[in-house]
Formats: sequence, structure tokens, C-alpha cells
Amino acid sequence: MFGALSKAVGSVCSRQGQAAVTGLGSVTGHQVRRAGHAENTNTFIREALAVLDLPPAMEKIVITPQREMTVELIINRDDGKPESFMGYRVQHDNARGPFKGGLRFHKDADLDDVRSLASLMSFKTALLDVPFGGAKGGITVDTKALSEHEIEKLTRKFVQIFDEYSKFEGYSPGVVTGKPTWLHGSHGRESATGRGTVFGIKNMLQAFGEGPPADKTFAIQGFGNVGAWAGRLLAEQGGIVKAVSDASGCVYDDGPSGIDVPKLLRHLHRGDDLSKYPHGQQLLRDEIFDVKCDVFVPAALGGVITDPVARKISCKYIVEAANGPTTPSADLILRDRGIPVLPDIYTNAGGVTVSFLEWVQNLQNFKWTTEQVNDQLKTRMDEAFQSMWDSSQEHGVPLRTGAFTVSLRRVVRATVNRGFN
Ligand SMILES: NC(=O)C1=CN([C@@H]2O[C@H](COP(=O)(O)OP(=O)(O)OC[C@H]3O[C@@H](n4cnc5c(N)ncnc54)[C@H](OP(=O)(O)O)[C@@H]3O)[C@@H](O)[C@H]2O)C=CC1
Ligand SMILES: O=C(O)CCC(=O)C(=O)O
Repeated sequence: MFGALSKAVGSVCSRQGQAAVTGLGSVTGHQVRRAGHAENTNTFIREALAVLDLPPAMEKIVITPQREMTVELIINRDDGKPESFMGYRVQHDNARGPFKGGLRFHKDADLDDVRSLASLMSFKTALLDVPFGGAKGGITVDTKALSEHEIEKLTRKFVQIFDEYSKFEGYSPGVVTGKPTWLHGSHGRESATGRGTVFGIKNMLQAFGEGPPADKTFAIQGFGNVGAWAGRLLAEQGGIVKAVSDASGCVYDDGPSGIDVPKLLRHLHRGDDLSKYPHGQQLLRDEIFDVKCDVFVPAALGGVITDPVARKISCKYIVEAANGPTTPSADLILRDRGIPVLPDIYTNAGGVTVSFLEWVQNLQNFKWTTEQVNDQLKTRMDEAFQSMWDSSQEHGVPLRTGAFTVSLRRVVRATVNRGFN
């Protein structure tokens, strides 16, 4: 589906001779983030700003998105009837490089949601030291109600509109990343976010003196691209995946080796529901929060770790593979309970990092091997972990605040050096 689309947008980039990246081809779905997403993100940013003691004016500069757009997208459905959808594009910050971020399709996507996700992108790229800024697109749509052809039409319409806009407003149209490997895509992009999550888990466990993931127990909420890759890699390394959930339900296996992840993946790849998986025990979807484990990995939705969940969750660590899964008040409860949280802007940054590596390969007109990509990803995840950890230790703050302090320093320095202030 994205082959032709990538080509279309890529040609816009070369016509203008720019190296800007919008990442419109990076599509992730199923994001349900409840009220006040942008404010939740801003609460975390403000906490880090207070640690850094920056001039008060800087708060407004780093929090305010540079540009926001809302558009109506009209397509003809497969039955020939027109239907309209709302689309959003938020460009949060480009002090460190061109705007970059995926496009989210979800029935609950709205401007506030996209605003928060765009801001997370700016701080994620800064933490990984990837030379991009932050942006995000979103379309309010239930993708399960559309055919693949209709989704493609909607995506093309969205891209087209922002392409037209860019011609007049100087907004840099970008190279699409997440392209198929046979069309200038990078090896390792599909697995990148889950793989990055596992590098993050290893770094975190080591830093807390827990040793490797082998024999640790995991519960993974969401078993799509990110959750399934993380689960597969953890199982390969001897991790015990006790529970996984998706929108249809939750599978739980308390046996000594937990869920047989490859077997579960084969079941899902046959098109069968997770809730129909015959091995292990079936729980209600949200009972995953009750599963006792070493590491809980939210890899589905934003805003799922609320106060009641934070009070009852029975794990030693939380690793945020999803964007914005923990609300600020739940985060405070977890701190009180002594449950460290590996923050989203670090944990799931493997995706944008390999998108960056894809862009680098496209510039070089040269394809790296999967091993080369994965090695680079590891190096970058390790370096970012160290910066986040060091800052958190230096200031005596949680890892999330440590991560934001590193990112903020980089964003603010670029802003000041480029004279945006
Ligand atoms: N893909 C990437 O490269 C990146 C993804 N992320 C973030 O990671 C998260 C997951 O993304 P991705 O894996 O790509 O998305 P997918 O759409 O591939 O997978 C989402 C998964 O979450 C499940 N899900 C939906 N609702 C619930 C629920 N209420 N309880 C449990 N599971 C649920 C879905 O189930 P079902 O299939 O049944 O609907 C599906 O298994 C998102 O927050 C995304 O923003 C962040 C950075 C990069
Ligand atoms: O691959 C990309 O550039 C986008 C990744 C993304 O959207 C995210 O990290 O939330």
C-alpha cells in the first residue's frame, strides 16, 4: 500500500531539493488517549523545566507547537458514496531538524491527541540525538470499518493536502519513512520499535542490578507491531511472557515457561483472534493489569495507566512502549509505590531511530544489512539510556524527568543557537 505513496511523496522532496522528513508513511493505529493528552505531556515537560531552572519564557517556547492544521478529507467509499473525515497535522518543533512523526488513524484521534504526540516526537528525537524535530498527523477514522483501498485513498488525500499547502507556505514536504524494503525502505524498521523496547528493558534491568531479561516475567498489553516484536524477542532471550492482551482479550499462562510466543503468533497470523487462543487461560482484556510480573509493558494505547490502575498494578517495573500510557497523577502513585517507569520517549524511540537510519540510507543510495541497522539501533538506545540515567541520578529525579531534561537541554540549545528565541 505505501509503495506508491512513498514514491509520490519522495518525488516532492527531490523536486524541492530538501532533506526534510515528515514521516507521513509511518502508520500506527489504535491510539485511545483520554482527555487532556497535551496537558499530560506538558505536565511532564514542566517538571523537567523546573529541574533545569530555565528562563520562564522558555516554557512557552518549548511547549507551544509551531503550527497546527485541521482539514476535512473527503473520499469516495468503495460503494461510490462520499464520506468526510477530519485530519490533523501538528508541527511541534524543528529547532534540531526537520519535522518528523507518524500518522495516526483512530476513531478517537483529535487535535489534542495529535498535539501531545507531536510534542513527544520532538523530545524523543532529541533524546536519541536523531537530527529531526517533532510532528504528528492524525485522522479521525475507525480503520476497521474501511477497506484497505479506502484507507489508502484517505492517506493519499491527507498527504496531497499537506503537499499543496507546503508549496505556498514553505512547509517542508518530506521523505516518507517506513517504506517497504523493496522500495527504498530499511531492513529492521518493522521490528525496530519492539527491538528498541527490548534494548531498553535490558539497559533498565542492568542499571537496577536485576541482570538480563532471562527468567524475568513480562505482561504485554497490545500485541500489534510493537507488542508482538517485543514479546517475540523477550521470549527468544529466555524471558517468560506470562500474559498478552489485545482489543479482543487477554491470554495468561502461569506455567514455568509462560506463553509460547511463536505458537501464539502463528495462531494470530492465521487470522484467528487472540481471545480464541486455545492454550493458557483466557482472561478479560483489562485483567492484564492484575497479572503479577516483573515488567509490565503497555504497548497499545495512551492514557491506560490511570490512578486506579497505578494503585493496583502488580509489577516491579513499567516499560512504556506505547505513547503516553501513564497519566501524570498515576505516575505520582507509581513513584510513591517505588515502581520505576521507563518512559515512552526513550522506550519506543527505536521506531523513529530506524526511520532516521532509513533516511540516511536513502541519502547514501545504499542499503545496510539488518545486522548493521540493528547494531546502530542498539548503540543509540544504549547511549540515550546512559544520558537519561545520568541526568536522573544527577538531579535525583525519575527516569522520565531525566529523559526530558536531556531532551530539553538539546532542544533549548538548538533554539537559542539558531536564534529562534
Ligand atoms: N509502530 C511503531 O513503530 C511505533 C508505535 N508506537 C506506539 O506503540 C503503540 C502500539 O503501536 P503499534 O504496535 O504500532 O500498533 P498496532 O495497531 O500494530 O497494535 C496495537 C495493539 O493494541 C491492541 N489494543 C487496542 N486496544 C486495546 C486494549 N484496550 N487493550 C489491549 N490491547 C489493545 C490492538 O488489538 P487489536 O489488533 O485487537 O485491535 C493491537 O494488538 C501505540 O501507542 C503507538 O503510538 C510508538 C512509536 C513507534
Ligand atoms: O518512524 C517514525 O518516524 C515515526 C515514529 C512515531 O510516530 C513515534 O515514535 O511515535
